[in-house]
Amino acid sequence: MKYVIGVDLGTSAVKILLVNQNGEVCQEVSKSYPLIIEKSGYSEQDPEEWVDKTRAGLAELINQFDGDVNDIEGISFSGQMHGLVLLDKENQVVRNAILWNDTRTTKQCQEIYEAVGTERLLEVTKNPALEGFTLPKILWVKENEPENFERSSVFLLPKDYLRFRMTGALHMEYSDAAGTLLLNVAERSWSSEVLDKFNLSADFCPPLVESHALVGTVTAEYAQQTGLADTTKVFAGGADNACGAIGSGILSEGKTLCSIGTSGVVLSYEERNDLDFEGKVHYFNHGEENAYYTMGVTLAAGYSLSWFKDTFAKNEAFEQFLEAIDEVPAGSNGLLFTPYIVGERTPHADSTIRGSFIGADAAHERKHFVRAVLEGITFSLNESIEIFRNSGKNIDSIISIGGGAKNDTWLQMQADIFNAKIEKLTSEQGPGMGAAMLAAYGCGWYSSLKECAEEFIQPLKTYQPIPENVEVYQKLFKVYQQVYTQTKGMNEQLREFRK
Ligand SMILES: Nc1ncnc2c1ncn2[C@@H]1O[C@H](COP(=O)(O)OP(=O)(O)O)[C@@H](O)[C@H]1O
Ligand SMILES: O=C(CO)[C@@H](O)[C@H](O)COP(=O)(O)O
Repeated sequence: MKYVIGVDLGTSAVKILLVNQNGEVCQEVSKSYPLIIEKSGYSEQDPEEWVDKTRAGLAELINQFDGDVNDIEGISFSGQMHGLVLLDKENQVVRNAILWNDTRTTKQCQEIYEAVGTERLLEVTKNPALEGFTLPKILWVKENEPENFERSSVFLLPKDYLRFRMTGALHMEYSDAAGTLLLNVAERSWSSEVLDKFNLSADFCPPLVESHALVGTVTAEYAQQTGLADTTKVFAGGADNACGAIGSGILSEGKTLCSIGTSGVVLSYEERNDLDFEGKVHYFNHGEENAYYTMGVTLAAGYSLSWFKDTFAKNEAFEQFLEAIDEVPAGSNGLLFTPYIVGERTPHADSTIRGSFIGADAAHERKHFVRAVLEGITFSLNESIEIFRNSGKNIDSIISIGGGAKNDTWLQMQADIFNAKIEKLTSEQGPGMGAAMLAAYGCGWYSSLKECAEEFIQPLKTYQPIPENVEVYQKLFKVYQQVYTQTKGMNEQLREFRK
């Protein structure tokens, strides 16, 4: 039996899957790491921590593997998007990585609009300038840490750095490059027009490859540290949302994905690269050749839940923390939460807005607050579904993945709030499975990712919307939608008090 490994470098943890030729997950290892939050709006991680945890995870996986390591033919990656990793001339990391959920760059986004032009930026990159994307972070370092910028000779994205440490070779692939604001998305090349506007040289950007491209083998040193064979082929991989889509079989028009990790995403496959969504949703290259996807993003989806748990019940496991939510009816007895704890992206690109509980009542208990948090996250994702439905898409069935898909009640809640059938797969680890599929396809096991998906992806359970709950949530969603506009001004006034 042959195997491949998929490594998903998430925001909360690295998750490693060993998958056999039948698409069965044979082993799974996860190692978590923290966010470094120096002040409100900042979010960083130490790239060395990603490297250490991945190496330790792979060593653990290989140690438990009772087959022949030479049968592990390939490895590939899925990674949290947009995070800026700067390397100096010797390929040493210059500073901590600035992550996708860091919103310190509102000023730099404005500068991008002024230099490139709002319309032109949309034409070239297909996306607006959002704080989370990579170019604003590069400009922030240039303006605020000129000595670090001077020392930087190339930038990478998180999983590209991880792969570099495994192979010694620098690359980026299209699905992640699309989230930098430096890629001409339709032409699939670095945009010299955008680079020139900010005096960035072409060699500041690494060479571009396809997601399934073979970019090297595991170095002898890395093989020795992990137990992998040094013949193991390394394939480029993809952005976590592109990989989540591959790992859920979102490989043709009409398919929709909901992913609840640290962020939350509603994603739709696109064959074409010339549609106009007016920047309301992100529009990126897929990990499949010449394909695309659109998506709406909730900045703090799983993060709102883990923030709430860590703040009020740090020592409880998620299962225990969520135990009582079934005792609370749909609508949490009138308690409403907005998950804007680090700002928001879709539909309100706003780094200043913050979360609220509205309607707290003396009769509410902890379980009502927990359920309200889940409902608020899901309402936020429903705003993205609404954008897609308003653009003419028919969404009656959604595949749900990510940490959020571990909980049955939350999956039923998704069916009720989205008013669509929800499908759970045998593994909720969509991005890791997508990375493994890129390795399987790269190894030549299949002639296409679609063919691989037919073998690898199995549905496990379906959740149908419950009409009484749909009715409650449709009413409540209208109230939810008012909270943003009604709290925007107050949050602007509160900003000076945030540390
Ligand atoms: N048992 C669970 N039930 C519901 N949600 C969970 C559970 N375990 C973890 N989560 C949520 O999943 C999130 C992590 O999901 P994951 O897909 O691993 O994220 P990432 O890829 O960003 O690291 C956490 O923030 C948490 O809110
Ligand atoms: O910023 C985005 C997408 O634009 C996020 O979706 C990140 O890619 C992080 O993903 P998770 O860690 O939540 O999977």
